[in-house]
Amino acid sequence: MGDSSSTGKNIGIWISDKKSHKLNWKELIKTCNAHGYNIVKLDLDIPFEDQGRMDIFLHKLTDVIAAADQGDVKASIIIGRVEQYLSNHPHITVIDPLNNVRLLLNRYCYYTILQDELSFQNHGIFTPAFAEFKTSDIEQNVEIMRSRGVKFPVICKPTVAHGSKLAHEMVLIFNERGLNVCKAPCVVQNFVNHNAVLHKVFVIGNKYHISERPSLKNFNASENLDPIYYSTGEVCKADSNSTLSILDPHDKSDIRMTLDEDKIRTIIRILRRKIGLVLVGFDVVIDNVSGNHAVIDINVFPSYDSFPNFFELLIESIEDTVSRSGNMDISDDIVEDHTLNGLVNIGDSHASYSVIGMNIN
Ligand SMILES: Nc1ncnc2c1ncn2[C@@H]1O[C@H](COP(=O)(O)OP(=O)(O)OP(=O)(O)O)[C@@H](O)[C@H]1O
Ligand SMILES: O=P(O)(O)O[C@H]1[C@H](O)[C@H](O)[C@H](OP(=O)(O)O)[C@@H](OP(=O)(O)O)[C@@H]1O
Ligand SMILES: [Mg+2]
Repeated sequence: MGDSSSTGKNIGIWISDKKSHKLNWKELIKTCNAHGYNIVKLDLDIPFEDQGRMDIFLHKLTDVIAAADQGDVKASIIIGRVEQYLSNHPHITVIDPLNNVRLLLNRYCYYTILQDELSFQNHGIFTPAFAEFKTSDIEQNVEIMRSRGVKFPVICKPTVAHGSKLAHEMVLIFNERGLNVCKAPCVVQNFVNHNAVLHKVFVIGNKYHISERPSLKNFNASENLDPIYYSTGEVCKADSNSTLSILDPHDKSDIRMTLDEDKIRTIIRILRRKIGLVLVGFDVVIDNVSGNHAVIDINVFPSYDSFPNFFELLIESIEDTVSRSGNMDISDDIVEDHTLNGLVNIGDSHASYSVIGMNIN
């Protein structure tokens, strides 16, 4: 590892090839060097001990952890080695700790965390009712849905939330007849009509940024409709142009619903306390009847698509995390002590994609 000028600190990074190809490494290295940090791209096949000293470990190991948890031997060995290395080097600041990341690898697990947050109700926030199918026994699954208050239409999502393309293959199901397409283990979740607008909230430490994305049009339960398959990437990326996002004519007169940023800040505070990740994103849709905000997904180290000044803020959050280490619990105190500061309205040149940047401090 080379020396860096002022802090002399090394940031070891491991992310997947997929993520690496999207990352502007030149910009990242330039920003890190400007702040006195040296970047080291880590190789998981070589012991970390042989790759030089590390002060900060920045990673997105979701795919490898998920594979390890599903019994992949090579992945288990890699994760075992990483965990051993980190336990042998407790001075290293890890962004983010593997056990916190694990909370988001399983949809049933993180939806349960959200559902158990009773204070959401008082703030007009909810996570739609959901249930897990562990088998393909339809009668049993109908009963599981009934007991958990899950009603058609539902979205069927793989229980494993990260780790492969399959994790993003969804099915919209309108009736009991459609349940035969569910591939266990999966969760089914009430579909919330939201006029095809998705709000993606990207969080770095105490900063966040919201961008609008296209989403699914409104649907109702129906005995006649067959399941609709889609992958998240086809429908909900910034440049997606799916017919599933085109509202029906009778929906078009609906008033556009506005995002309530107080609700977003409430969600961020709760996620900090319960999940405790520095690099996290979550997705919100607004119920077009009640105006309540539904949290429908949480992602580890997301794309940060269109996040202004991302690399500078990343360094800032790394420094913030380092200075807190020793007191790494993301406790209520830390969260509640942050009073909400004024906002920076970054504005937007696109008509349909508003971009807002804000601070929570
Ligand atoms: N409960 C819901 N009600 C309405 N629409 C939903 C619901 N859950 C998911 N969707 C739609 O399906 C899309 C994919 O769902 P979800 O975000 O859970 O999948 P994902 O593959 O984990 O997404 P990401 O790529 O953001 O991680 C959402 O962006 C939204 O358009
Ligand atoms: O633009 P977003 O944040 O929607 O896209 C994310 C997506 O939500 C998932 O977090 C992907 O992670 P994996 O499921 O682990 O593949 C991200 O992929 P990545 O290659 O950036 O890690 C998408 O960017
Ligand atoms: Mg997701």
